[in-house]
Amino acid sequence: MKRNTVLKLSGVERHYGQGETLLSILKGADFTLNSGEIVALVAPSGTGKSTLLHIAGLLEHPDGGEVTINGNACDGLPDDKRTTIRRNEIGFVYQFHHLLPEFSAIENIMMPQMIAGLPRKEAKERAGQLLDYMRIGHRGAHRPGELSGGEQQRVAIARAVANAPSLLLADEPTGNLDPETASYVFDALEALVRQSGLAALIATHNHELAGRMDRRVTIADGKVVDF
Ligand SMILES: Nc1ncnc2c1ncn2[C@@H]1O[C@H](COP(=O)(O)OP(=O)(O)OP(=O)(O)O)[C@@H](O)[C@H]1O
Repeated sequence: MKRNTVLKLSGVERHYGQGETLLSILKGADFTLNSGEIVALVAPSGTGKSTLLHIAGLLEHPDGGEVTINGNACDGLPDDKRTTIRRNEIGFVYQFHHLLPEFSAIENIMMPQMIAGLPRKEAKERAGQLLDYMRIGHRGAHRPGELSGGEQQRVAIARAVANAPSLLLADEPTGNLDPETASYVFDALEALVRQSGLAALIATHNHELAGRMDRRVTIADGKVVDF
């Protein structure tokens, strides 16, 4: 499979507060992620993993440097263009699934597709395929509250990739699960990434899962480094 650069961070800076409360979290961070690559972001609490993911996912602006997604330099773009790139190119998975509780699993996966303008029938077909792929095809009619934690996370992963993004950003996607379920959910995530050629950056405290990814990076002194 031909690999291309999906995400590029160049000299990214992020500071919070000022004066005595100034906190420099990212100090010229560089990072490149290619299609088909799964990278673990493993770093101690408070070093800036979520900050980095928010900046990479265009949810926050950096204070300096540049975020490039599929060749588009994003920081000078107006908000509506950033929203379009975020909606079309990026899928997010969080530690807590954030599924809509009043909708069924399949409806949760259909939602982003319908927001993007796909007809209901097609959205439902794709959502069904994704549920099958995540091995929970038989639970599509159930609401999140009726599913186990691992099943909820698999629905959240299916929802994140529903619009066929090129970049998947995950913040502790298995952090809320026991080790066995975490491993099972990661299997499903990995299969999906491998099959679709997505680029994935996954923040995790789980060293066993990190060991299964293609590459491991950490944040040290405000920079992204391999380890
Ligand atoms: N809006 C904010 N104002 C001030 N400080 C902030 C703000 N957001 C984050 N921080 C601080 O920046 C640092 C990095 O936060 P971040 O959430 O990115 O860390 P993390 O590595 O994801 O941590 P964890 O593993 O605990 O989730 C923390 O010390 C946090 O308190």
